[in-house]
Amino acid sequence: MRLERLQLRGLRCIGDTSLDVAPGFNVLVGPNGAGKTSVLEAAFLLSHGRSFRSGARDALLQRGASALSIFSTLRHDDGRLLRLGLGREGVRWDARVDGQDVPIGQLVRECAVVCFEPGSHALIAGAAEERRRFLDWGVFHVEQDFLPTWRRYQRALKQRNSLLRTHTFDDGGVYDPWERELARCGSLIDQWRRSYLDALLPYLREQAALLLPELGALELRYRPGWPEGADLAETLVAQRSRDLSRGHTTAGVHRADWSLSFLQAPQREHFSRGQEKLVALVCLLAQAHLDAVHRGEWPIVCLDDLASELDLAHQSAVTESLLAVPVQVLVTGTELPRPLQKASVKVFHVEQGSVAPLL
Ligand SMILES: Nc1ncnc2c1ncn2[C@@H]1O[C@H](COP(=O)(O)OP(=O)(O)OP(=O)(O)O)[C@@H](O)[C@H]1O
Repeated sequence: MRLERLQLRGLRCIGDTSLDVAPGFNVLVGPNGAGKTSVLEAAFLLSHGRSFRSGARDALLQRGASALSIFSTLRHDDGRLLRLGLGREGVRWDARVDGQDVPIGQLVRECAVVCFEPGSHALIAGAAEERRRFLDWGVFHVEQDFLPTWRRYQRALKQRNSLLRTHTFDDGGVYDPWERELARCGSLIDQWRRSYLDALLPYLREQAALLLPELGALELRYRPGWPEGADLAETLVAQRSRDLSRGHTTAGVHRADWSLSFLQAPQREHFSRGQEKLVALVCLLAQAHLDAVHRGEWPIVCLDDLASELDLAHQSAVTESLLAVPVQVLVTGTELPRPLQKASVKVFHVEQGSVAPLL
């Protein structure tokens, strides 16, 4: 899939601008603070309904503006064309597909963007929530039932946590319906996550061999969020009195995590900062590859500040591997990254929130 015409209004420093994005590589160059990352952020917002940058959602809205909007035409490889829109007016967010108001969940299902950016190392070094989010994005795009199941799970979790705080004794009856729901939805989510990671593993190994061959063989460890092999329903009952003293649910898919280890770097603490970034990139490129296999077309890949994140050899390895496949890539940098200087790429100059094609 690929974005064709991207129109942005009221997003950070971007007042009103549009760009015709080319099918292959697109490079956005310009000085610091020009608005390059904001263009990638717009693509990510269409595909995730949230930004990859931390901080308040209010900061997305241009200071002094009352609304922000992102529109894009999205071309699928089979020729289908969709018009996607995401807007915010006041505190309200609205999503549109082909002119129809839709839930944000429907918009983000249509458009898939995988983004490597300076904060991506949090996927390796950050909290487990980052890794669950990565995993669940992949599952969401494969399993139609993931989102409703995940919502039911969250609702049951909230109810059980609220009971744990208000009922100071173990009154089994009030917990039963919520624990049954947690166990039913949680077991499904766990199964889907396992299948997804099984499918992802060969792509992780392929990308690690390309970007981090010196670290040796890669292994993936998954922790479901309760003791491996135990039944979730039984675990919830068994842990109820402990959960009562803590005031929250300590077992379930909301506690899951996964990690990568290498023969030459068995623990995360063995990675250098640069290697942390590269391991994160391995994960994101593997996810993009798997998504391409599942969907039959590549997701859009964004690489923010590529040249300052990676050394030249790794920039070359990544760009060469992506130039070899039919993927649309959006790259940012203060200059055209060296490995792309001789490649056929479309270059945009970004300055003070305006975007103009250069070549
Ligand atoms: N809500 C806002 N309203 C107006 N301007 C904003 C808002 N939020 C951020 N900005 C400005 O918008 C710009 C954001 O730029 P962005 O991060 O997209 O730049 P960049 O070209 O990627 O920069 P760098 O090369 O430094 O990473 C900055 O100049 C920032 O000060």
